[in-house]
Amino acid sequence: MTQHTLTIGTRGSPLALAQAHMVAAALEKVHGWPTGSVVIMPVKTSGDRLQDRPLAEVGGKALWTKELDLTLLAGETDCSVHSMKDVESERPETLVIAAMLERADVRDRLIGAGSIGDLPEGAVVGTSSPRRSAQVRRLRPDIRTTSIRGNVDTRLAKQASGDIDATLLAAAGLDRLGRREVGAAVEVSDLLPAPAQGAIGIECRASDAMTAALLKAIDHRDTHLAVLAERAFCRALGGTCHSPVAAYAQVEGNQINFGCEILSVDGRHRIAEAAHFAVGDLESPASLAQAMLERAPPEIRRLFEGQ
Ligand SMILES: NCc1[nH]cc(CCC(=O)O)c1CC(=O)O
Repeated sequence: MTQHTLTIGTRGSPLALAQAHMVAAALEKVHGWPTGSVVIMPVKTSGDRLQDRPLAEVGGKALWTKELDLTLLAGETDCSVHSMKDVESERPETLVIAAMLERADVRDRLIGAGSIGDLPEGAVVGTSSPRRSAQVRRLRPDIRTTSIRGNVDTRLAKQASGDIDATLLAAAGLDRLGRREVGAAVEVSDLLPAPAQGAIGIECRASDAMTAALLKAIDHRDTHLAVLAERAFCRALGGTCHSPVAAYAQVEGNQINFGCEILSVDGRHRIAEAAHFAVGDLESPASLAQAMLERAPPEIRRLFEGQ
């Protein structure tokens, strides 16, 4: 009988399963465990069950994490694998993000045209991301955006069938699903990514030092430090990541180069900043967020109030 070493909880979507397999393979490799030592347990989340309803209507918070958290806290799993982008910036104190894999391509890819500038006049872009919608409308005020949901395949099918002219998806997700040839990458100077885009995180119980130590072995330091800075920015905004917010931190030695922006829904208003912090300094991105909110027009500020 196989001696199972660790059980991973994950959402059941094809992307989530692919990510869980990446984590399992990384753990087995670094610890020299036989293949299959790490068991993957899919857990259905509220976000998956409510797939066909707009996110705003089902009340965004903890949509992707609640059931995974409960399973983990109940001891049915040892850790949960998340797309860090989908993990709320406030987490229960009983859990700890023990590791992150090396970040993949942080860019979005456009499906349906070679570039945003190439989209036909008045084109309809399907996206359920307020960030992507606002950013596209800022660059191309003639474009209309419409909400679409569903997993990556569903979204690609909606674009292919002509329901929408184009859509935007994270390069990281497409690549992990083996769709390397799909879409055209948009540079971060045009579409700054969502906080934590492209990063996979592994969370365990704060009380479980043994699992935390096992996970630590696959932690990618620079990714972890960058994502912590982006999450500190997001947390200080009080934004759920269903707000039009972008942040991208790059670690260079002991410094973080940080770019960020907040936008109005229609993209007409935008506050953007570039800053440098010491790695591990989570107060600077938080105060930057506060300063940006203070000088933001009401069209932006009200998106971050009372959340
Ligand atoms: N909200 C869905 C989601 N969460 C993480 C990814 C992609 C993978 C990543 O950013 O690490 C996606 C799909 C997308 O935005 O296209």
